Amino acid sequence: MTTAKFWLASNSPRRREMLSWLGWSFQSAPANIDESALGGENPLEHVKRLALGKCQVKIDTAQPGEIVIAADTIVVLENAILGKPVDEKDAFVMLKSLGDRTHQVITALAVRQVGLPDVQQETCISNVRMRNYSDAEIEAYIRSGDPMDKAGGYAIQNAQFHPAVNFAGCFASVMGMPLCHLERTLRRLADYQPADLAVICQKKLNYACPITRRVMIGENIG
Ligand SMILES: Cc1cn([C@H]2C[C@H](O)[C@@H](COP(=O)(O)OP(=O)(O)OP(=O)(O)O)O2)c(=O)[nH]c1=O
Repeated sequence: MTTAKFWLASNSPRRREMLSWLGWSFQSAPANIDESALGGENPLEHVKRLALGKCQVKIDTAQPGEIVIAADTIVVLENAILGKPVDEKDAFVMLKSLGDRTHQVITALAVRQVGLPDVQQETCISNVRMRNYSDAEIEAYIRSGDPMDKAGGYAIQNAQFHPAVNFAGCFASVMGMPLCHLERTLRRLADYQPADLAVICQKKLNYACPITRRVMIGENIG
């Protein structure tokens, strides 16, 4: 187990939970930034900029050398960015537009060490095919409250709504924290002791990941 001290620059309960799987010592700090898109920015540029911005938010009590991790997740449908729904009507429109189609989920990661200028970045793009759910199912899912704090208005991990029928990429990335990509990013830091996040991720998700090995050798996948 690594002995480094980590900060998760995030309010996301999913990211907190996923990082807690690793058994590391970490604290969360809010990373409140303006998440609106800039004119002329494509989805990849957008998500990378937001992850970077979250990572650079100052944490008053962080000490030099401590590691700050931030991420941003967006859903992209035909080049349009779907962030979190602003209200239930918006959630309905998003879920309706995603039904019976394939879209991309992009998570950008940003990692820095306090006191050092460099920020390490990674992006992870997955394809998700949604099932052909009915309007009544969308309405029931919205009533559950689950969509409102999720990009695209859904959680792939929601067992009741189970929105996805097909998937290619990194499941953990769609949930907000691609752990193999995190591990390979952390390995670029001088004093990081390698850990086997791939094993932990697969165990926690109960999922035999077909891309782990390729991610860990540095392929631009998932
Ligand atoms: C698509 C999808 C998103 N999500 C979540 C992950 C993220 O928490 C959220 C995307 O919003 P983000 O803006 O990436 O993150 P956040 O606002 O929740 O947290 P913070 O910025 O403080 O780190 O959507 C799922 O949990 N499952 C999914 O299938």
